[in-house]
Amino acid sequence: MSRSINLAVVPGDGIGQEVVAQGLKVLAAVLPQDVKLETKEYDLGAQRWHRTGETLPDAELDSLKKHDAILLGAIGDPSVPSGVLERGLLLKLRFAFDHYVNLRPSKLFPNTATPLAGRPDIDFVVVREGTEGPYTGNGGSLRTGTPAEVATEVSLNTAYGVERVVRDAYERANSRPRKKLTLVHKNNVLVYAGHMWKNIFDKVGQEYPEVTTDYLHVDAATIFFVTQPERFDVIVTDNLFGDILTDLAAAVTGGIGLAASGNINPTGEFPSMFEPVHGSAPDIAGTGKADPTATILSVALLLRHLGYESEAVRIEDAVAADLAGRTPEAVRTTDEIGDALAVRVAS
Ligand SMILES: NC(=O)c1ccc[n+]([C@@H]2O[C@H](COP(=O)([O-])OP(=O)(O)OC[C@H]3O[C@@H](n4cnc5c(N)ncnc54)[C@H](O)[C@@H]3O)[C@@H](O)[C@H]2O)c1
Ligand SMILES: CC(C)[C@H](C(=O)O)[C@@H](O)C(=O)O
Ligand SMILES: [Mg+2]
Repeated sequence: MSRSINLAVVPGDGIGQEVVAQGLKVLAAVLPQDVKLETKEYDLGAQRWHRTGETLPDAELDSLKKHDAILLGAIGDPSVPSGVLERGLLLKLRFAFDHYVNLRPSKLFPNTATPLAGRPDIDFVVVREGTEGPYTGNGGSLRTGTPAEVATEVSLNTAYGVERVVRDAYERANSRPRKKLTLVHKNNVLVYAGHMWKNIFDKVGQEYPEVTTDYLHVDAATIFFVTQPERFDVIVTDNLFGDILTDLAAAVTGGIGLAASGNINPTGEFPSMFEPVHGSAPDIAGTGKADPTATILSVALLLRHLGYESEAVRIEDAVAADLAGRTPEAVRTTDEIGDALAVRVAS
């Protein structure tokens, strides 16, 4: 039977362009000969906006919908007002394709530098809600720019939206050896949304008697990310807490250049989208300093999602071997890391 992957590629801005090229290189190298890889690149991001004023026109959204998956680099550029591309392109994609599970695994590979003392054993997954919370654009400002300005940014939480992501997190916890799920929220202050999350978490938990559960307020969770990260297995949390916690998780597991993510539409109605956790890094764009590993690990998540488990594992093993051989003195460029990983997955 012939197999194929019809992939949409959105390199986007800054280092997004540089790291996506390496992700595609490794993807081409890891796929067996009988898998036909078709890619279509979408010109979306800052350059397009400057040229046409468009962020994500409907025609492009319709076209993107037809792919098996999307590989995205990064969106956002200092030349564009903050939020225009992040909301008008990146979040628009996540919302339009109902990416309600924003999956962000964190693992401390052997030999990887961590600022934490004692090299704790870190291997957890954050299941970040992806379509609700303060990200929905439910806000506004009055008397903008005046001393009397009032601004709101309301966090939107629906029982439907919370239950489906919590259930996904229980399923993931149940399939992992430790079977532990931690809810992170702030229900000592956010008593409406926070209690709804906790009630749903407890209710769904009754269906998963083998999963051990735990609850942490988000401020305390940041302590344990640093002092006891080994206590975590699967974490479920809202959109904004998950955004912040996963940059912290990246920082303690070797840096943002290693952190992968998948924006998953579990029903399969829409294509899922895979991207590094990091942004367009304008401070290093064009210098060859960007680590493409996060994007390459995102390609592994993409392959796993499409059913190519052994190829995903080959990429993860190649990354582990590459990281094991890294030394602070032997600095490599974005291209060189991509080349090395492409060679490893092919052999
Ligand atoms: N998913 C996305 O597309 C995404 C994610 C985060 C930020 N952004 C956008 O990116 C722009 C820059 O945001 P920021 O500076 O807050 O975050 P950033 O993640 O782009 O950069 C933060 C720091 O991490 C470093 N860094 C990031 N990726 C790296 C890599 N692969 N290798 C080595 N170092 C790396 C950068 O050099 C910078 O010092 C903004 O417009 C922001 O909105 C987009
Ligand atoms: C750029 C921004 C919209 C985005 C987010 O907050 O989700 C980013 O920080 C991320 O983590 O993917
Ligand atoms: Mg973020």
